[in-house]
Amino acid sequence: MSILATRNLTKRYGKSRGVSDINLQVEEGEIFGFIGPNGAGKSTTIRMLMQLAYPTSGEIMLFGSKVEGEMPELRKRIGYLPSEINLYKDMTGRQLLEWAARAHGLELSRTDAAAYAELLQYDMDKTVKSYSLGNRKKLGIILSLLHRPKLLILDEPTSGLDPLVQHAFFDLLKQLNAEGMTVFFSTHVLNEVEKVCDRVAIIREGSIIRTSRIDEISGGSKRTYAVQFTEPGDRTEAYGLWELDPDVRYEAGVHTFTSRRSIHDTLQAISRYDIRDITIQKPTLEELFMDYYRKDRGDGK
Ligand SMILES: Nc1ncnc2c1ncn2[C@@H]1O[C@H](COP(=O)(O)OP(=O)(O)OP(=O)(O)O)[C@@H](O)[C@H]1O
Repeated sequence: MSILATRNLTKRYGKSRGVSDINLQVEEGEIFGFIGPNGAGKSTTIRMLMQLAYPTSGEIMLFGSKVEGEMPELRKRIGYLPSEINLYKDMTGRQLLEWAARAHGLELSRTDAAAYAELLQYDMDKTVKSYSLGNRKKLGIILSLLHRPKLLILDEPTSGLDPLVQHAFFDLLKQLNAEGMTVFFSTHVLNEVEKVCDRVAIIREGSIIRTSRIDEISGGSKRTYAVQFTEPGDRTEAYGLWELDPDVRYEAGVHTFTSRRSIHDTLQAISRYDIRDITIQKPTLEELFMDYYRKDRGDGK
């Protein structure tokens, strides 16, 4: 069953864009990444999912029910981290967590808050006004998890977190997911998405340009070759390497180029010349996403 789905979800802000015809389908048990550059429309979409903004048109389904008007009983089953969190500045994190736990009918000491705080290296006894962005994020993450929601919706959860904490956070997401939580999160940081997401939707300028399983996003035969020829010096011209890649570079004895031909054909083209050393690299997920953005603008390679 789709735990979260949208049909042609559209939001216009006066004459400006917002988002258009967003179609999402997140299945129960998935970790789903919502990826796009600044201003692409991630927060707008998420705010509509959370009933914090009204769609101009289109539909939202949560837990199989169509969202119409205020539906607090649906929201209770969701954990939500907004992209910007405003918290009472004179309270400590613990006081806020106690208050939020009570709102869910829980005792803070009976939740996993302390374990989450330890994992995220978060000191809940400091007052909120002393917090860095990272600490606000950590508190926001723990607040979103207190009631063990079935569905977790996180808007840019990793901004402000240092790499070690990001790592711990993604481990926590994987653990919660293994225990049955479905996770939908937005980001413009791509490297961790590869490790944690089952599927991603890529949004750009208000529209989804691709939805795909992570392992199906591949550059086909695109590879980057770093070749050291036995003959010294820049051999770009002599060996006609620009035929493989007009942007071929020569630096410190190494020719670097990207070819979309098959590995066999590429090697055949250069193996006429004596090769001292070669490395062949698959494109990173980040490079592939950059390709998608460029392709959409019509200047993809
Ligand atoms: N309240 C608003 N009034 C007018 N335009 C808005 C409003 N909120 C967002 N927009 C516009 O809608 C578009 C999508 O913005 P949104 O904040 O959803 O993007 P985002 O993908 O979350 O970006 P970021 O990564 O920077 O947070 C942008 O063009 C933005 O300027």
